[in-house]
Amino acid sequence: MKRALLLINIGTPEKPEREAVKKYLSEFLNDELVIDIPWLLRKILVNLIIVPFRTNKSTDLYKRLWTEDGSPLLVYQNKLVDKLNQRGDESGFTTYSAMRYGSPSIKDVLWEIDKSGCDELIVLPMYPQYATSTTLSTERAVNKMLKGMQNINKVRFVKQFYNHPDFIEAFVSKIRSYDYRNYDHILFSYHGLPDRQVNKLHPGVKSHTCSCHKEFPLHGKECYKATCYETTRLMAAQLGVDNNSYSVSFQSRLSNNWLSPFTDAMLESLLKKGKKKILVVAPSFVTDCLETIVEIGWEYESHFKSLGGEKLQLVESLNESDEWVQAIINITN
Ligand SMILES: C=CC1=C(C)c2cc3[nH]c(cc4nc(cc5[nH]c(cc1n2)c(C)c5CCC(=O)O)C(CCC(=O)O)=C4C)c(C)c3C=C
Ligand SMILES: [Fe+2]
Repeated sequence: MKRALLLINIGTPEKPEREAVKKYLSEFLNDELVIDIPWLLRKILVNLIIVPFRTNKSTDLYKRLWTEDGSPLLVYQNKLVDKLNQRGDESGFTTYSAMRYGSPSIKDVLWEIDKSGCDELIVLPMYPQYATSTTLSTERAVNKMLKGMQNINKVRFVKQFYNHPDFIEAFVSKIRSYDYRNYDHILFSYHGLPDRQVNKLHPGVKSHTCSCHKEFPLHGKECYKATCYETTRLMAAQLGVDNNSYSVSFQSRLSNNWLSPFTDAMLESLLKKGKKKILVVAPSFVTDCLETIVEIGWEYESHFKSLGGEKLQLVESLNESDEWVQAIINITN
């Protein structure tokens, strides 16, 4: 039995240049699970409005984000794969990296895994909290590409790990390294989703009126919002911080009909309450990327300071930390 572990994240442009960013955005946003509206409407909205209007702004952001080695999302994931492969004898699998959009593509990497004679595949979408636009989209893409494979005959998907003790502990250990008691407040900022996508998973229960911010609801197992709040409660309990010392918010919205409270509005409201030193944790991202480094670390930070805030510190993500390597081995075994 030869086993492979495939880590799949969202993807990033090949270069921080207009054409490459346009290609990436176009592939990403034309996914029917990402912009989940009728085909014709999606084609018009994505290709005639969102992509043409967003490409320049995104290109500027990617230019600022880019490092000598490339886009952080890809660089960190490659480092993580190297570390996991150093522990291959212990874990019992060879680890590979693919991206849902762009490269390395799921198709190319699956061919490579199949050619190596691997018969068992474990797929780890790099999203702690399940969402149709990320996890399900990844699962469908893998299943589609698996059709022509010769050797892979057993496939296992890790659906989510929002409450896995080793994931929680790996993040908590990062938070601890920031001397969190010296901040006025901890903000847990998650990637947002259209309300519509959250509501679809539990018809009859609206995300705005649900009580998942207080306790895990019965309908919650696949509810992105409920799992974000549960991840937060578990981390807060490990840190020993009380309910008044932290908040939850959602970032990266494309419209106002996305999960709220929004991170920018939350920061303003915290400032009004006299919270001038904020530690921001982003537990929907296991790898630092545009959304953590630029959006939180630079944009929210400068906005917060321009309003009179003293300090906004982003907690570095799990990236290729040893705790995360161990957590992945435990989550997937
Ligand atoms: C928790 C993970 C993520 C969810 C859920 C998610 C949903 C989602 N995202 C968009 C639109 C964009 N996301 C973009 C970047 C981006 N998104 C995630 C993760 C999740 N997205 C990551 C890790 C990244 C960073 C990639 C990188 O290169 O570093 C972008 C591109 C950047 C930009 O222009 O802002 C878009 C666009 C939608 C529409 C969506 C759910 C419907
Ligand atoms: Fe996103």
